[in-house]
Amino acid sequence: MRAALLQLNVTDDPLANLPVTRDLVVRAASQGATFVLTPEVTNCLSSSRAHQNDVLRPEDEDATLAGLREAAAAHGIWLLIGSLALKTDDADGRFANRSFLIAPDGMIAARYDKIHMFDVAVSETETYRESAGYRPGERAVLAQAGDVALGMTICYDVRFPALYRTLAQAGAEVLAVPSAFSPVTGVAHWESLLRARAIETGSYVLAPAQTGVHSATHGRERSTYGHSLAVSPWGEVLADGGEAPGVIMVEIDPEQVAEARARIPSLGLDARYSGPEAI
Ligand SMILES: O=C(O)CNC(=O)[C@H](CS)NC(=O)CCC(=O)C(=O)O
Repeated sequence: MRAALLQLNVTDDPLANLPVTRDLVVRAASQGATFVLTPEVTNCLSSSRAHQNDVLRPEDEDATLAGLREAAAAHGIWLLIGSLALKTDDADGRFANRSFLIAPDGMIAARYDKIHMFDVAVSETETYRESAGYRPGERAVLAQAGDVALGMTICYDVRFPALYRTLAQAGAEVLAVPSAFSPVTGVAHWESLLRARAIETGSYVLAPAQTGVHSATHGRERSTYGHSLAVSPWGEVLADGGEAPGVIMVEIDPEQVAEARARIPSLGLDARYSGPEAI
């Protein structure tokens, strides 16, 4: 299976972002990709809750979801929409950060709501409180994308290795980590975290990312790290998207998963200890 990772520089205007993203999906399909993956918040990157309230829609009215489902059907591809920011009917008005797997007929095959919220002080001047705007999911999701078993995760989830171990032990061969990583933590941690998840699970890790300075009509401008990454089950970087928006391609071979797990059988062994015993 040939997979394509889209690297995007979305704005806070969903209707302006959609045609740009759709063009890249079409480009990837025309280059032979049968599985295309987009980053976190493919529809809209915004730091203004008021603006999000104006432009975000519930799932059944979201133009990005509708437009990309059409594109998947038109080209007969599997499409992972890394995530969409969506309105929910929650009383507290929080959004969902939801990933969608779209089948080649355009139907929604799976949904995953981001579990771990990015509530972090990256530095003294840069803090995030994702849980103020988004409500966390509570379910890990394993989906079938054609011949490939896919573990669905998002961005900050990558720092919680137990989730990836659970997905791989349940059968995942490819782990998706669509992201909008901060530049500060990106340069320090991004590649190491993704390679570690691949190595310790013997899985492909596919991490399409947002990149660059995201122009915003409301609120503060945000920047993201880029470097969309595809990692083999042995931990090798197969492709790196650099800093520009675009498409990177990678070949997925389930045999490589079996081979990595045969060489290092750590995934099949669970803790043989109790404790820790506090001395
Ligand atoms: O805010 C939105 O609309 C969309 N969500 C994001 O961009 C999220 C939360 S701010 N970003 C991350 O999780 C980055 C994680 C990261 O950078 C790290 O783990 O170091």
